[in-house]
Amino acid sequence: MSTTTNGDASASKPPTILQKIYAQRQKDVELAQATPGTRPDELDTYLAMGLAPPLIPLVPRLKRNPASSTSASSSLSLMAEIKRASPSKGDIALTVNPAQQALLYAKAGASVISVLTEPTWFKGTLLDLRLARQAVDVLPDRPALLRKEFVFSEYQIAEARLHGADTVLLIVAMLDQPTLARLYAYSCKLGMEPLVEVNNAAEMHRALELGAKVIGVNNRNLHDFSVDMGTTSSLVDMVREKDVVLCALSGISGPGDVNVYKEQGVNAVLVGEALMRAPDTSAFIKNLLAW
Ligand SMILES: O=P(O)(O)OC[C@@H](O)[C@@H](O)c1c[nH]c2ccccc12
Repeated sequence: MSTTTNGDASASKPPTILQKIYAQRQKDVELAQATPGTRPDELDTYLAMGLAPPLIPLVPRLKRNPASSTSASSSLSLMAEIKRASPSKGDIALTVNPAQQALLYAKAGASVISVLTEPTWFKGTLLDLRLARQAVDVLPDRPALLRKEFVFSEYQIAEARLHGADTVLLIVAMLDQPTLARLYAYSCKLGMEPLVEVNNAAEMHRALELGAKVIGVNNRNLHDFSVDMGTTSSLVDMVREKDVVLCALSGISGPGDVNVYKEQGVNAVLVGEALMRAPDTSAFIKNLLAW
């Protein structure tokens, strides 16, 4: 499996959190692949049998939100995240039920529900993803489901699809360009346009070179956890006039943050912690997006 300039731990420096998670995830995936029942060829067979649940295309769903039908001006869409814990914040909301939370997000108008499936630092599982999907499946215009994960192999993308994801996250900082291109193509082949995550201009170039249609700028640097809300703003000009849905990720806690991005032409915001902690989820969402 390929590592990258950024993802490669050099001998002298201690590994960054991204490198630690990547290393652990490689072991986890190796174990799953060696386990009868979840071997790669078995997942391929399930996919070939058409057993993955039907999916919806990400881009049109992301462009649709409770304000998009009425307002002439551009409106922001919400990607709402299910996140029990995180390496930077520790435990966030251990008792929130993913299926109930997904329903609340969907009914409040989220276009995408992002589910963390990383078990060690984020305390998420593939079952969270599957049950979140099942909870919203009956709704007339359900949100798309995003597998929020540290993806480095086709296997994880196949798993995502079989567990009901409509899209997966690809983190540019974690992957060299050939691997990124290969995983991007595989995800598209399964019908899932990925959310491609960048954190600076060089990574944005790589995402654009790939032809990514949905790009998320993470305001949080995954190597050192520093959060700079201006990160998204600084990259907006690189996608202006382009056929790209631009999303701001991380650190968004109130309508002030959202309004700045709206004025700058950002198309969507991804919110985790603030939503998981909100005492009244739907009231919080209405206030956040001014819906
Ligand atoms: O909880 P926040 O600050 O609203 O952030 C959500 C989301 O952006 C964050 O969870 C995230 C962005 N990119 C990631 C990559 C892996 C894991 C997590 C993430």
